[in-house]
Amino acid sequence: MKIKGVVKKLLGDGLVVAEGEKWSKVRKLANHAFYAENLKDMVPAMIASVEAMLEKWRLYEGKEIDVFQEFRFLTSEVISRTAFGSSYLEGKDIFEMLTKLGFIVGRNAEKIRLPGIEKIFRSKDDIESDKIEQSLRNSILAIIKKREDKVMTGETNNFGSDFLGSLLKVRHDSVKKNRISVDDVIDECKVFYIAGHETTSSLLSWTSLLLAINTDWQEKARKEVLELFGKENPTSEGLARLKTVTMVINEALRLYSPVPSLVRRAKGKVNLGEPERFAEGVAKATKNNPMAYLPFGSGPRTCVGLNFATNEVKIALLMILQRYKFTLSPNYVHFPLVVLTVCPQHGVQIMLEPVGV
Ligand code: HEM
Repeated sequence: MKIKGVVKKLLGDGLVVAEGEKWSKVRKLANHAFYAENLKDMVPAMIASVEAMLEKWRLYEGKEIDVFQEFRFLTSEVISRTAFGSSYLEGKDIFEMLTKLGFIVGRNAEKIRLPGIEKIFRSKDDIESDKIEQSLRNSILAIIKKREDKVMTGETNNFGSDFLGSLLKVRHDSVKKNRISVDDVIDECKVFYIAGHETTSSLLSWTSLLLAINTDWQEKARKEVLELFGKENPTSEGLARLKTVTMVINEALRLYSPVPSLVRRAKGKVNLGEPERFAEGVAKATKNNPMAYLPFGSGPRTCVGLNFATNEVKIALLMILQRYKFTLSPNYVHFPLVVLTVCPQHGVQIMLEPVGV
């Protein structure tokens, strides 16, 4: 896929846009890093990140909290820990720069420019995005170098089993033709930092909004969570048994799909807000038409983070439901806005009430 301008500065030639052999090489690495056993090993890090978030929520009991900001922070922490072996704080500059680039992409999306005009006339956004791209590159290089240094100095004998580790293993492959360049590694880091948190925080925010409005579904979901886990933390196996929570997530994905660019138009009457449609799974709900419901896309380029994101969303939701009842704050202003994903422009303010009080 050919991309230009600020979008190119944001995504480079990373997995989302790569094609042919390059796509296939990185896709295999990503498939491996975000599936099966590796995914199972990420569950404790996800739980620890949600626990840290909920510890902070204690200060907001009986008060209003903007969960959109909370989930942005949470999902940044989760992708940093699981894919890059670091923390939100270490990647803070990277997230801030990616967010700024995302805004520049958003405000230039509808503008039509003459081809090559940016070589003659540099707009304020061209200049700013160049600067951000350079600083972004330096910050990601620092994270890469830190990991490489550990191997070079003998502190460890491999690059690690997370996504960054797999990229660096290929970067330093003993067979030269198998290697990828440092620019390739940087582009993939950008893609996974963005894709790993923008989408998931959007889904968590919209799901919370829907549950705050539909408190009957919130109760059903809480009942299921308490029956399965009580007040205990979830297990990887237990996540697969969440039926109601999965229905709610599927319905939130249908109503507020974080990735809005796969455009679909309803042909007939559509009933809003009915998680029951997913009671017997997605296949039944779509009458076995796999193209009728595409929140994660379809085919060989389907979202590589599907299971990762679903696990993260389930863990966060169930741990919130175990502890809190919540309703929408009167200060909430409904304004879904497409920046990179569909986000609530003015946040999602909910009122928190501890369960059992
Ligand atoms: C609720 C969360 C998410 C949603 C709704 C979502 C949605 C999507 C969609 C619609 C696509 C395009 C698929 C197609 O063209 O058929 C996609 C691709 C992709 N997603 Fe996600 N995504 C989510 C989370 C994630 C996460 C957490 C990661 C990384 C850990 C991720 C990484 C990617 C990548 C790398 C691609 C490009 C795959 C390729 O072209 O081979 N996504 N995603």
